[in-house]
Amino acid sequence: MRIGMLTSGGDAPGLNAVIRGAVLTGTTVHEHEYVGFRDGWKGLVENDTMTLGRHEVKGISKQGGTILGTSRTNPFEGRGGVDRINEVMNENGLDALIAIGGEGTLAAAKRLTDAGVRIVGVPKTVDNDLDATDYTFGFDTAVGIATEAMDRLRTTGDAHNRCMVAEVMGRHVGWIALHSGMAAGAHAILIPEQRTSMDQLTEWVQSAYNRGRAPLVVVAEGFTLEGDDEPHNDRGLDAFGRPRLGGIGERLAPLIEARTGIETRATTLGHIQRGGTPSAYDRVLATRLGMAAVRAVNGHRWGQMVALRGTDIVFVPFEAALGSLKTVPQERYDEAALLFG
Ligand SMILES: Nc1ncnc2c1ncn2[C@@H]1O[C@H](COP(=O)(O)OP(=O)(O)OP(=O)(O)O)[C@@H](O)[C@H]1O
Ligand SMILES: O=P(O)(O)OC[C@H]1O[C@](O)(CO)[C@@H](O)[C@@H]1O
Ligand SMILES: [Mg+2]
Repeated sequence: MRIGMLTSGGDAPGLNAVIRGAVLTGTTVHEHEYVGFRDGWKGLVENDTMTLGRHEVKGISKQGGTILGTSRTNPFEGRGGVDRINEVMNENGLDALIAIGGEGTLAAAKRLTDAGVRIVGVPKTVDNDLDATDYTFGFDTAVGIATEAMDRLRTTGDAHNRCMVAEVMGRHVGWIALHSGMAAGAHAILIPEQRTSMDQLTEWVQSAYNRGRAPLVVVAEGFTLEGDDEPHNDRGLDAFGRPRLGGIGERLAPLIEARTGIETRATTLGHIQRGGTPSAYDRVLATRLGMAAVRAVNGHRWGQMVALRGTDIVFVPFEAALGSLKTVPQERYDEAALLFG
């Protein structure tokens, strides 16, 4: 079999381990051949390919980013569409495609599969917001990076008796904030799922300060302050027309300072959370997902993606990835909030 592969949407640490896991399994166990498409759906529409053999995937598991490149190109726009994609697949003699991406990528993959293109998917999200899989690669790495950053913020905060605000990723869900905040012993964690008032935040910050601690506030970029209609954004729109989030930490810092009189500083971790070496956990998970994608191709599981359930890798339809977000349950937030302040 000849199989095309692409990575699409925002990158996540572990993408290269997925690619390596699939290519090594496919070429050494099943005599598959692989063709890489550059920059997501763009490469498929423009027939921009790269060789993807054993040599190309050598040692890449530990590399961040994706050797294939990625983009937010819509495969149905411009000169794209089902006919064009079938044409490119035929030109390259491809039997199937492995698409690695988030809900947007998988939504596009579903539309293409419904039109007869043979695709299997691998879910990707550093935010950990896909309900169809317990975890995806990248999340553990992002949490590790954010936790280390907060440990550092706490020592400088302690030195100056300041309140430190750390803003982390999480457009719709607060998993990165919850996990890194719990790991770093934050005095308040603010997530998109929970509207929180300035009164409540002030109380937590003041109470930690009164106990002689330098308060640490963790906020997800998608958090909406009580009284606001939507998450803070003053950075325009991304390529897909969505607000570019970020900046809530900078907004909260002066509000905290004004209400408490405690000198406050904000740090936005931003794309540092997505860059660099994936953790060992993410490398293993990503490798297993890549290997399972090959099993999905061999089983002609078109329109299905691989997913983690407990410790098993299972197959689920694309719809399952598109249905609902995996939000932080109320009880998980309440549990963490017991230790706030
Ligand atoms: N419902 C849809 N139907 C067809 N194409 C879609 C749909 N949703 C998204 N896409 C296309 O897929 C591309 C990738 O989606 P998106 O940018 O949301 O990345 P993603 O895979 O969801 O990853 P991320 O986690 O970074 O959002 C989009 O730029 C868009 O062109
Ligand atoms: O800057 P980019 O690449 O558009 O991605 C930013 C978005 O990607 C994510 O990291 C993952 O979806 C979100 O938390 C964030 O809003
Ligand atoms: Mg998306």
